[in-house]
Amino acid sequence: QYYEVHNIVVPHIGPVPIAKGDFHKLPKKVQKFIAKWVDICAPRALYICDGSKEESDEIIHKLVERGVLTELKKYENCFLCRTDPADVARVEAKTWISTEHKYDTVPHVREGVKGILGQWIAPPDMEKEMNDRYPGCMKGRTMFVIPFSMGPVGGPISKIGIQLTDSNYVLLCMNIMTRVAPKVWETLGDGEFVKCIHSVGCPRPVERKVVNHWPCNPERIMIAHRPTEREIMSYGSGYGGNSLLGKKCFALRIASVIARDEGWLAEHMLIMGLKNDKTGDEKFICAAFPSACGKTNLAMLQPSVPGYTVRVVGDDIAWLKFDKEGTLRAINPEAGFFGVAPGTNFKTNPNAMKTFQKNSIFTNVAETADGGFYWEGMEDEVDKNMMITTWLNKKWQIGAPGKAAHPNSRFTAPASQCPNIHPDWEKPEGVPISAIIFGGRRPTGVPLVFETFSWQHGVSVGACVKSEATAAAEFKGKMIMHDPMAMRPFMGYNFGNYLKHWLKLEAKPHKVPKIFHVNWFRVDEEGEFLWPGFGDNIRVLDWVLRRCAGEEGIAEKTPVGYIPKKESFNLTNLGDLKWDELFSIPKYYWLDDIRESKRFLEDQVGTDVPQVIWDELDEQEKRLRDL
Ligand SMILES: C=CCn1c(=O)c2[nH]c(Cc3ccc(NC(C)=O)cc3)nc2n(CCCC)c1=O
Ligand SMILES: [Mn+2]
Repeated sequence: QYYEVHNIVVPHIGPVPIAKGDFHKLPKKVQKFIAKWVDICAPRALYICDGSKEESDEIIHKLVERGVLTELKKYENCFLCRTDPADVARVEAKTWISTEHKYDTVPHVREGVKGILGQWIAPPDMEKEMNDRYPGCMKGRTMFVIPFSMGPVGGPISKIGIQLTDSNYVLLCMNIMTRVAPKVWETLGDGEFVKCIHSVGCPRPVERKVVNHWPCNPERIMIAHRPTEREIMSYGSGYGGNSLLGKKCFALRIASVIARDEGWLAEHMLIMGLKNDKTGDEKFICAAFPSACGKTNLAMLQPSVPGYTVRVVGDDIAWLKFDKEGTLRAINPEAGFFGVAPGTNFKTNPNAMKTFQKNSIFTNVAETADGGFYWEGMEDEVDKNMMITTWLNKKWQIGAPGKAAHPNSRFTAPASQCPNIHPDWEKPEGVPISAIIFGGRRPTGVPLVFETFSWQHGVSVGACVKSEATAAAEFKGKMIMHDPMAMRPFMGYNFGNYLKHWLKLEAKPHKVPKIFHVNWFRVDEEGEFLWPGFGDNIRVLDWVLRRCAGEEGIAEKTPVGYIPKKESFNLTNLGDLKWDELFSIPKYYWLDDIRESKRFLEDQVGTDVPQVIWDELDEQEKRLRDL
C-alpha cells in the first residue's frame, strides 16, 4: 500500500530485514511510526536498540574496525572520534521551527531587524524541504531505532522519545546521554512519544566524498522542529548538538513548548546541591549561563574553602516543576555530560577530569602518542615533549602554532561516573530549588553578585542577560551579546510568551525561589580579573544560600539589587581583593545598559514583551537616576 506522507506518495517497500529486536512486539503506534519512516528513508535494515553494554561494545568494535573510532589505550573503554571538519558544531542558521502561525514561534521582530530568537518556517515550506531530503536518504544504511527516556524511566516529570537514525555514533552517544532501555517500551505502552528522525543525509552509494569516515551533508543541513506534533527532523549533520536529538532539540526546544502547555519549565540550567557541613542542611540551586561562562565547572565545583559539600545533579538542562506543596523541584533530564573539552583540566574542573577516565567518547580532541586525549588547557598535565596528533590528524607538540583540539571539541561521559554526582541525581520527582542564578561574562560594570528584588524583577534581569563572546567571523575580538535566560539558541516558542509563562508561574500556591545574578569575569583597568573564580565561587553561593535562609544584616540595597555587605562575606585567605571595584554600580554604565536592553527587547520581541517587563526596566532606570 502507499503512504500519504507530507503530501508525497512513497512506495511501500515492504518489510526490511530486522537486524536486531522484535518489531512486532513494539507498541502499535511505534510500529506505524517506524514503518512510515522506513518507507520514506528506505534503509537496508532495521536495528531496534536496547541500550545494553553488549550493544555499545558491538557497535564500538565495528567502528574501531572501520576506523571511525580510535581506542584511547591510556584509559578504559575510551574512544576518540574525528568528524568531517565541515561538521563540528550546531548550525543555528539551519535550525527551524514550524508552526501553523508564525508568531507562535517567533516574536514580532522590528521591520528590517534580523531576528535572533529562533527561525520560523511555514508548514508547506517545511514539507517541501523534507520531501527534498528524506525520501531514500538512508539507502544502503541501517536505521537504528532508539527508545529513550529524558529523565529516569517512568518518572513523573520524565518524557519518552524515539529516535530513528542512520548514525551508529549517535546511538553510542545517546546510550550515554539518555536512558535507552527496553523498559522504555513498557513505560510508553500506547502513550505519546516525541518523534525524532535523524539522518546524516548520505544514501549509498555516496555522492559526496566521506572525510574521516564521518558521513554528513553540510550543504543540506536542516534541523527542523514541529512542536505541535512533538516532532524533530534533523538532516545532514552527525554533530552532537544537531544529532543527539534528546538534548537541545527535545529537552529544550520541544520540551519548552510542552512545559508551556503543562505548566512547568524546560531551561538551559545546571542543577547543584550545597550541603552545609555544620548544620547538615542542604539546598539546591539552578543556574543559567551563556557559553564560555564555565557552567560545567560551576556545576561540578570543588570548593576552595571548607564549609560545604557540593554535588552535581546536572550541568546543562533542568526541567523544573512545582509540586503540590508549591515547592519548585528540578530534574536533570539527561544521563550524561556532553561538555566542552578545551579549558577542562585538574585545576578548573577535577571532577570532570575524573568522570571521563573510562567509558567515554571524545569528539575532535587531540590524541597523545601514549593513547590519551589532549586539548588546550592541558599544557601542565602532559609531558612537554609528548608527540600529539591534532583533531585534524596532524603531528603537533605543545608550544607549536595552531590548536591541538577543536574549540568546540567534546567529551561524552556517563553522569554516574562523576565523583561528586549527587546521590539523589536520579530522584524521579527531582530536588527542591532554593535559588535561580542567571549570569554572564561581563568584563565591566556588573558586580560579582546581586539578589533581585522580586520574581518579576528577576525575570526581567534574566531577559536581559548579556555575555562577552567571540563575535561571529566578520568582527575581530569580543562583543557583548544578548542571550536572554541563556536560552537564545534553544527557544521553542515566542520569547515574549515564554516570559509571560515565567511570570504566570508566580501565582499561588507556588513558592517561587529567589533570583540572583552573578558575574565571575569583571576586570580592572589593566584587564586583570578582580575575582579569583573557580573554587572561590563557593563564597558567593554561601552568601546566596544565607540570603535564601533569610539571614538578616548581610545585604545592602543598590539600584540593581541587594549586594553582600563586605563584613558578611567569607573572605578568608583571599588576600587583596578590590571589593569596592568588584561591587561598584557605575550609574551611567547601568543607565546605558538599561537603555540598550530596552532597545534589544523593542527590536527582537516588540509587542510580545509583557508590560510587567517594561515596568521593571522603567523602575530600574528610575532607581539608577536617583543614585
Ligand atoms: C566554577 C568556575 C567558573 N569559572 C570561573 O569562575 C572563572 N573565572 C575566570 C577568570 C579567571 C581566570 C584565571 C584566574 N586566575 C589565574 C591564577 O589565572 C582567575 C579568574 N575564568 C573562569 N572560568 C573559566 C571560563 C571559561 C569556560 C570558570 O569556569
Ligand atoms: Mn548547553
